Amino acid sequence: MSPMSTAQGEGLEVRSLVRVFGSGGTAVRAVDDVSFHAPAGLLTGFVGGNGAGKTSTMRMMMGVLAPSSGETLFGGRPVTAADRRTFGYMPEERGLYPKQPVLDQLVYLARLRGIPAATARAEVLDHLARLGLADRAREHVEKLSLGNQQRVQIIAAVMGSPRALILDEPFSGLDPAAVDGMVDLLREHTSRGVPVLFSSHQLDLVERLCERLVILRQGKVVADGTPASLAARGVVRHRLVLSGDAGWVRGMDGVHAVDIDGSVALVEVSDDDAARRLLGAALDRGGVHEFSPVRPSLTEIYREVAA
Ligand SMILES: Nc1ncnc2c1ncn2[C@@H]1O[C@H](COP(=O)(O)OP(=O)(O)OP(=O)(O)O)[C@@H](O)[C@H]1O
Repeated sequence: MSPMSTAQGEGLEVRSLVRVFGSGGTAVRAVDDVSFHAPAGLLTGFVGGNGAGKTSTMRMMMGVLAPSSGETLFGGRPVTAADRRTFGYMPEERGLYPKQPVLDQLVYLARLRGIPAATARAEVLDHLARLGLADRAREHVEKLSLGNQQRVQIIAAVMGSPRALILDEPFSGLDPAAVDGMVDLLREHTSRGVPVLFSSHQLDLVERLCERLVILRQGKVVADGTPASLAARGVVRHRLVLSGDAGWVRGMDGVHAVDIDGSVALVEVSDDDAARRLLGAALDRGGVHEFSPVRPSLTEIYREVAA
């Protein structure tokens, strides 16, 4: 069954969100009419270059930054302070106390969320064990490596069955094993219907993990959809593998040779007709080992839309 059909939760949505910093001639529209969904039960990646407006958008969704206009909805209704208290949030500025033991700090944060002391302690210990930090529970946060501090931070966000997760760069600085552990944890939350929105600069990771992604550029959404639907928007290229040299492909009408390496050509064709003529010419010249469309990678699409 797809995550959509098992999800019982409620989705997040932002509508026409705007945030202007400063005023007059120096005003910056950091978030400029941003609208998108982070559906219940799905991982949504929030991608964009430095200064694109991701952090500001997430802060407005969490109510820690006031919007100039626009709104955030949860389950189709304007989000309330009470809703937000049930959300897990990993802010850009992190915010752990460096000189407090890990266990005490996480239990304290869980108690602030209304989780009873005994339950909080058991849940924290369970999460610490799962993320390989069981033996670090009594250490001060500042004694941990940055990657381990990041793990503690994610535990702080996911404790107490949050109804939505908004995570600013949760994977930055993590090694691949830590990323996998974190992803497993997030998947447990999506599978009980929670919308998870996370920002990232790591496109390979976003492509691998996300059911949806939203690409922001200079405060505006420039692409929004499933990785496959975004890939379909990109220019489709064809890979042609011949038995002999592929240099002649350069002279074909309606064919742009992106790269030719010996018998392998990567081409863009203007239309189906040009593709048929190319394949016909290739067959006339001898063996064709491969002629297949090449889906652009998310990195290529990202370069196209966010450049
Ligand atoms: N408090 C603030 N006062 C003035 N300008 C701000 C403030 N916060 C953010 N900005 C500006 O708003 C724009 C968007 O910043 P934001 O941090 O939201 O982007 P981001 O996509 O999260 O970037 P990064 O990936 O670098 O963290 C930037 O130009 C930034 O300088």
